Amino acid sequence: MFMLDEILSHKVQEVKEKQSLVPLKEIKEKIASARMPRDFYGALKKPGISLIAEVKRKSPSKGELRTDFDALSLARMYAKYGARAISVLADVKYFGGGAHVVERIANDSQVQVPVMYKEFIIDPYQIYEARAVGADAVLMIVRAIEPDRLPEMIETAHDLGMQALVECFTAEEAERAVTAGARIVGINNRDLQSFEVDLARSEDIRRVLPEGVVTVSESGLTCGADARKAEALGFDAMLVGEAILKAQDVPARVREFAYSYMGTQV
Ligand SMILES: O=P(O)(O)OC[C@@H](O)[C@@H](O)c1c[nH]c2ccccc12
Repeated sequence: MFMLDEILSHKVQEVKEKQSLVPLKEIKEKIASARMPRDFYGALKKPGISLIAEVKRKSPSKGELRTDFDALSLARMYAKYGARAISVLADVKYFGGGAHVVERIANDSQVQVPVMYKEFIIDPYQIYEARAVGADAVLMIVRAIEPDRLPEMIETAHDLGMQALVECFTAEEAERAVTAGARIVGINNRDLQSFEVDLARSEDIRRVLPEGVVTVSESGLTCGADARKAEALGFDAMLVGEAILKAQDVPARVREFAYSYMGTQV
């Protein structure tokens, strides 16, 4: 938990600074000219498990993920080889991303799939920021958000025409997410304390979710076999970063995940 705590206390400062530099009113003006949101929910709901491929330069646990990192060319490859959505890290300090990186990818003519703004969201201000740069969805980590603010945060995303991928670590959090109005729930397979990955644990959590909620298996999936396992467990989608980012042959690795649906082309 230590890392998440550190990131969150940094975010409190960061959001305060941003709010004093760029008032919400200005962000809202920018939203008026942002491109129309794309259907993230629909993209994940398609038959077979959907791949959300992640653009992430580094992570606190793994450091830099590839020497020739180029966010835009990776996103283009993801879209071209079958990812149904793209997750882009907006966090600068810990993951080497940025709102401008999301903006470039979300507005690139070669990337026609929905784009998720991956940030540690603690305040509605960040949700407006996401839409202003053209994002179609935002990540919300249940644990990072004050419990009584979660419904309002999810509603803010929906009101802006975006979807929220609401991330949980326990069954209790998953239930809380659904009660708060989540339509898409992500279960993080990586234990935040031990960094261990356990797909079976995520299946236990998935079981508490009602029909109609889109479920996403997040983190630690290494290959097509893991994708099929997640699919067999009933997940609608999976979120994959490292396994793709570390691959020498990115298109082949993307295909391996994206084409896992009974071996057919997506
Ligand atoms: O790189 P991986 O193990 O395939 O995981 C991707 C994604 O699930 C992970 O980056 C992630 C899941 N939830 C997060 C919250 C913040 C930052 C990162 C994450």
